[in-house]
This record gives sequence, structure tokens and C-alpha cells, in this order.
Amino acid sequence: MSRVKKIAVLPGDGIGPEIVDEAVKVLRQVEEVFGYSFEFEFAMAGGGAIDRVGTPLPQSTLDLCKNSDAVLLGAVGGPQWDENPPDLRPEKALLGLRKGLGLYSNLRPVTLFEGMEKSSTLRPEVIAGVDLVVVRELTGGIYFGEKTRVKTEEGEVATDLLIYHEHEIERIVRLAFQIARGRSKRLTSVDKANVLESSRLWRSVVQRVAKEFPDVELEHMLVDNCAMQMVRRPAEFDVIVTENMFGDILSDEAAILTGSIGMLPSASLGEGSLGLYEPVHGSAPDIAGQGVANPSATILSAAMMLRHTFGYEEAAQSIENAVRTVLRRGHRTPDIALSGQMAVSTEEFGDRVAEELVHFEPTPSIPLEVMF
Ligand SMILES: NC(=O)c1ccc[n+]([C@@H]2O[C@H](COP(=O)([O-])OP(=O)(O)OC[C@H]3O[C@@H](n4cnc5c(N)ncnc54)[C@H](O)[C@@H]3O)[C@@H](O)[C@H]2O)c1
Ligand SMILES: CC(C)[C@H](C(=O)O)[C@@H](O)C(=O)O
Ligand SMILES: [Mg+2]
Repeated sequence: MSRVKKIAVLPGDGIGPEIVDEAVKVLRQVEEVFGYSFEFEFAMAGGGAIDRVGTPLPQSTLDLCKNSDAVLLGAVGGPQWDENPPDLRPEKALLGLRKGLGLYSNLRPVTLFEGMEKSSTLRPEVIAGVDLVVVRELTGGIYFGEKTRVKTEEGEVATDLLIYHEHEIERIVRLAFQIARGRSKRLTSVDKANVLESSRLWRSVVQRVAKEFPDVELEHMLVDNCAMQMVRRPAEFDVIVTENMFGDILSDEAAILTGSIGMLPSASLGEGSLGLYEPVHGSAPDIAGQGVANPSATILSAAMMLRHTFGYEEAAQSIENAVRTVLRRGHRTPDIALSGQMAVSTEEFGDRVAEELVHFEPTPSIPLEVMF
């Protein structure tokens, strides 16, 4: 019997608590079905933490995460904190967690589940066969460079430093090559090397690391072209590796290939086994508290946790298969429901996925599998 795994749970703001509840429900069902044991410890992060204790990422939360096997996060942020000074922004919690836990690689699988073509606003024939992974650098680049804001005679001036060290590029690029090797052996490196020096460094590091992976077909693509190709011929992408901000933007765009931003999970990993698992979307203040948020992204993030941190591959697949089955049966939240179809609530969707786990039978197809 494996030892109890400790999971730090940070529901956060907006729809965060609603979607995290469903992922925890599914993980509890995994305990029942597979005999694993999880210990969930809840903690504050984001806007709620600012309101209660005056900081987005309390030291106690960071310590809990460091002392856990994995972290499950909902989302942070909301309009009530939008005017806060930089250090009192909910998003600081996320950036602090990623940096504080050394989680430099962010895997964002983009999978089109069967029957979901019609849920996207894109034409079904354009998105047919979409199955790609965005590998996003997560602790460097413009998000973490020095920021300044000064008043001058001509008005205010603000700067954000975009800085990359060679070693930061090298480790994420090597991981992306390894992932590509385990999939279809195609890697697209996305940069803006026609303008940015940091991108020229990025490209030269990619070219150097590529020599270790002669079996992987590499292409370089400028980010503006990539944004266009992503909706023109998305099924031709397999693994995309890119820097922090480009990865943020491209992954939201890629979400629409799957039907909704509510479908995209993520894993943030570093050198050790500790990982942070969260949906790609935000706190969706416009639908918070209504019970209509799509919990798939968070449930699928829990599956990624089982795979990447705990090595529970069969249980991870069982969650993915359960989501697939529930969607195929037409149980869908409003963001992905077809017109004329009765949508289910966040809670009902989670219930259905949890019920489906009981009926799991392993299949050889693993669309979300990322090998490294
Ligand atoms: N990881 C995070 O915590 C995270 C990520 C992105 C944005 N944010 C924060 O969230 C807040 C809102 O940001 P935003 O509106 O730009 O992005 P968002 O992702 O929260 O919402 C964008 C749109 O997608 C919809 N949406 C998002 N998740 C959904 C789901 N699970 N089911 C159905 N619909 C869903 C929302 O209703 C909204 O219309 C901001 O404060 C932002 O900084 C947090
Ligand atoms: C909220 C924000 C800091 C965050 C990011 O840009 O990394 C979010 O958009 C994401 O994609 O996880
Ligand atoms: Mg984002």
C-alpha cells in the first residue's frame, strides 16, 4: 500500500472554490476505487487572502505547499482587487508560488475530446484531430524582470524588463525535446527572433540543444505567425515550446481548439516531484457563484497530478476516460453545451465524472499522455 499523499488545496477566488470542490470530489473517488490515500489541506491564496490577512500569498500557505506532495489550485483574482498596488494583487500569489517552488516548466495539453468539435466556435474540419501540448517557460521572462514606474515632465513612464538567462532557456527546451521524443517527434519553438534579443538567445539555445535530439523534427516559428497558424492548421502542431508571456497568450488561444477555456488543464513542474496543478483559465468573475463553471480543466489537472507527481497512471487515465465518457453522453456545462441542449451544473458534471470512475476499464488510447 502506498503512503498517504499530502495535497495542498488552494481554492482561491471567483469560480476557484466551485471547480476545486469537483476535483477534490473526483480525487476522493479515486481513493475509493483505487485504494490510494490522500490528505487534503486547504489554505488561502489570492484576493481572499489579501482581504483576510493582508497578503496574496501568506508564508503559511507557501510553507504548506513546500511541505506537501502536490498543490491543487483553483484560480485567483477579481475586479475588486484590480486597483490594488502591485504587491497586493491576487496574481502575485501565483507568481510567488511558481517562483517560490521553482516550478519553471508549465505543461498545457490541448486535447479535443470526441464529439466536442461542435462546441468550438471554430469550424469542425479545422480543429479535427487537435492534440498538442504547449510547454511554457514559467519563472523567467518579462513577468519576473525588474519593473519601474516614474513620473517625468512628459508624463509617466513604465518599464518591464524581459530577461532570460541561457540556463533558464536550456532546461525548458530540453524538457520540450524529451516530451516531443515521447510523442510524434515534432517540436515547434516559438519566439520573436526578428525583433527581440532574448528571442535570438532563445533560438540559439534551441539550435544547440537540438543536436542532442537528431530524431526530433524542429521548426522555429515567430509568435505572430504561430498565433495565426494555431487557428489555421492546428492539428499540425504537436509540441510547442515557448517563453513565459507567449505561452500564456498562445495557450488561451489554443483553448478554443478544444471547445472552451474550461477544458484546459496544466501542470507546473520543477526539478523535484512537487508539482502545482491548476486550470489554465482564471477566476471568471462574470460567472462566479452561479454553479455554471466548467470543472473539466481542474478535474483534468488533478489527473495530471496523479500522473506526473504520484505516478498513478491508471488512475490518471481513468479520470480522463471518465471526462471523455461524460462529455460523449452529452452532459455539458453551458460553455460547451450544444444549442438546444440542456446544460448541467458544475456540481452535476463533477458527480457524473466521479460516478464514471467506478466503471473504468483501461484502454490503450491515452490522448493526454505526456512522456518524459
Ligand atoms: N490561474 C489563475 O489564477 C488565473 C488565470 C488567468 C486569469 N486570472 C485572473 O482571473 C481574473 C479574470 O480574468 P479573465 O476574465 O481575463 O480570464 P478568465 O479565464 O477568468 O475568464 C475569461 C472568460 O472565460 C470564461 N471562463 C473561464 N473559465 C471558465 C470555466 N471553467 N467555465 C466556463 N467559462 C469559463 C469566463 O466566464 C470569461 O468569460 C483576473 O483577475 C485574472 O488576473 C487568474
Ligand atoms: C494570472 C496570471 C498571472 C497567469 C499568467 O499569466 O501566468 C494566468 O494568466 C495563467 O495563464 O496562469
Ligand atoms: Mg493565462
